Amino acid sequence: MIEVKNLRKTYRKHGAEVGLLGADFTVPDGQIVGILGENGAGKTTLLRSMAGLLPAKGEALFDGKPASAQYERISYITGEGSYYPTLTAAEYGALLADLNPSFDEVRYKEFLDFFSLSGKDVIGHLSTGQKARVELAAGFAKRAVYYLMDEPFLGKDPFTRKDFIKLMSGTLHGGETILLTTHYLEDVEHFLDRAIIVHEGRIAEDVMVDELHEAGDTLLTRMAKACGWDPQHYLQFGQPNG
Ligand SMILES: Nc1ncnc2c1ncn2[C@@H]1O[C@H](COP(=O)(O)OP(=O)(O)OP(=O)(O)O)[C@@H](O)[C@H]1O
Repeated sequence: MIEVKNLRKTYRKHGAEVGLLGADFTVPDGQIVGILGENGAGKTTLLRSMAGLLPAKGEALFDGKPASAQYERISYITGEGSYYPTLTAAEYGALLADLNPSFDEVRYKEFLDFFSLSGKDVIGHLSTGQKARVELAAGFAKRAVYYLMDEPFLGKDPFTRKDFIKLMSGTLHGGETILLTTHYLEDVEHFLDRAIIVHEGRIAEDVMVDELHEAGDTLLTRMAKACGWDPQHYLQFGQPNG
């Protein structure tokens, strides 16, 4: 179980506080949770704070302990790509296996094959989407209990996104817990169990996706309501204020 208690990481911007202004929620084992929201809402700040990658106030506990006490059980995957551009994909896998006993090199190779990548590919010479595929392969080759994924679909074509969701559904045991941020709402509409919508640094809505569908909403319409999005907003462009 994940317990997030008054988690807070703020930055000063133009005299105001931004970032994550305070989050409280729990996630039972096996749940797949989408962290949704507009650009700058605080989604990455939330995930990075939970993963112990940012010094934050409050607590994020995984089975009672912070991520920093059990990195081998938590996989943090970002769509931003690898920080080791000079390594080949195979060398990167070997490095991760050295660093982490729960890293499964065979599984990593299977994911690389699935994504049509070779172990000989130099990471820095790959396209944006291909680099992100290497990160996904690495993140899922780590046999973790908790997967925190920050926009795992970034730069991926629609076929890869759909394949990856099916692959995730097929390879998980059911006990793993996934939190993922994404703007590709249609792709995850039937994959998520629950949606946590972040707006201006706070949780604006926390809803089971089945309930949202029963109420006649989609992730997009519910997010628009939670964020107060006005479809006519663009009409104000260039208009004098007041
Ligand atoms: N290192 C930093 N220094 C100052 N401000 C920051 C820093 N990191 C994030 N912020 C600010 O915190 C707010 C939340 O950023 P965050 O990256 O969490 O948003 P996000 O919801 O992940 O957005 P996106 O969908 O665009 O990725 C933004 O206003 C951002 O400018």
